[in-house]
Amino acid sequence: MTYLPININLTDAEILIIGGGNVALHKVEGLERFTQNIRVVSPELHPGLLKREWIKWEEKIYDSEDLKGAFLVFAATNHRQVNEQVRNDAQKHRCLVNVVDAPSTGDFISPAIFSEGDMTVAVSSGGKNVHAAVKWRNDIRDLAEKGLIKWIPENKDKEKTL
Ligand SMILES: C[C@@]1(CC(=O)O)c2cc3[nH]c(cc4nc(cc5[nH]c(cc(n2)[C@H]1CCC(=O)O)[C@@](C)(CC(=O)O)[C@@H]5CCC(=O)O)C(CC(=O)O)=C4CCC(=O)O)c(CCC(=O)O)c3CC(=O)O
Ligand SMILES: NC(=O)C1=CN([C@@H]2O[C@H](COP(=O)(O)OP(=O)(O)OC[C@H]3O[C@@H](n4cnc5c(N)ncnc54)[C@H](O)[C@@H]3O)[C@@H](O)[C@H]2O)C=CC1
Repeated sequence: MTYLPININLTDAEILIIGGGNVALHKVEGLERFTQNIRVVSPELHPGLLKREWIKWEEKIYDSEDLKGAFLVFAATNHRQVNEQVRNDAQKHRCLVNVVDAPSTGDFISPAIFSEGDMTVAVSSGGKNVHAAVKWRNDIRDLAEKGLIKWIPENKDKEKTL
């Protein structure tokens, strides 16, 4: 499996998460730095999600109509068959899907991210070793925090630092 890293423009793009448990919370923690246009479809919602009042929560079980208007979809329920159904429906609706219990069956996976100002580093092992990806990200973050990676402050300095 190979994955292409790209930076996606999320203006007007809705993110949909099916399932509102631990993994959904974990996904929101990663996403909220980039967008708060997030809808969750789930009969229950983790307290950590409930306290984020900006989340659009639809208190129900999933059906394929829920995908209308979504750009990226996370199939994050604890039922394999439901996640599989979301994956199949998303392909019909032409939205990109991440399947949390079967990542290689989906369209994308989530990298380990470090951001500072305009700069973002996203590390992936291609789904092979999430712990290694997290370690690389942490090592890069440590270097930045120690000042060992120099961020480019302004355009005028670009030529010198590239
Ligand atoms: C394929 C992928 C999912 C996808 O995107 O589809 C995937 C899969 C799996 N994760 C597992 C476990 C955990 N993952 C985390 C955390 C993160 N996982 C993330 C990404 C990805 N994880 C994708 C591949 C990325 C790549 O390419 O390398 C991060 C980077 C980004 C994000 O999820 O947003 C985020 C870092 C958050 C941060 O620090 O920023 C934690 C810790 C925690 O939850 O706090 C645990 C519990 C560990 C424990 O309990 O020890 C397991 C179980 C097997 C195992 O434990 O080894 C699998 C399944 C498997 O590996 O088969
Ligand atoms: N990709 C990853 O990083 C990881 C994936 N997992 C997998 O993710 C899955 C979910 O785990 P957790 O979030 O911990 O489970 P959880 O039990 O905390 O949450 C599941 C959520 O799905 C909801 N749900 C169940 N049926 C539904 C339906 N038909 N429609 C809509 N929502 C529905 C529940 O109400 C609940 O909110 C598990 O299969 C687990 O193995 C676990 C750890 C890491």
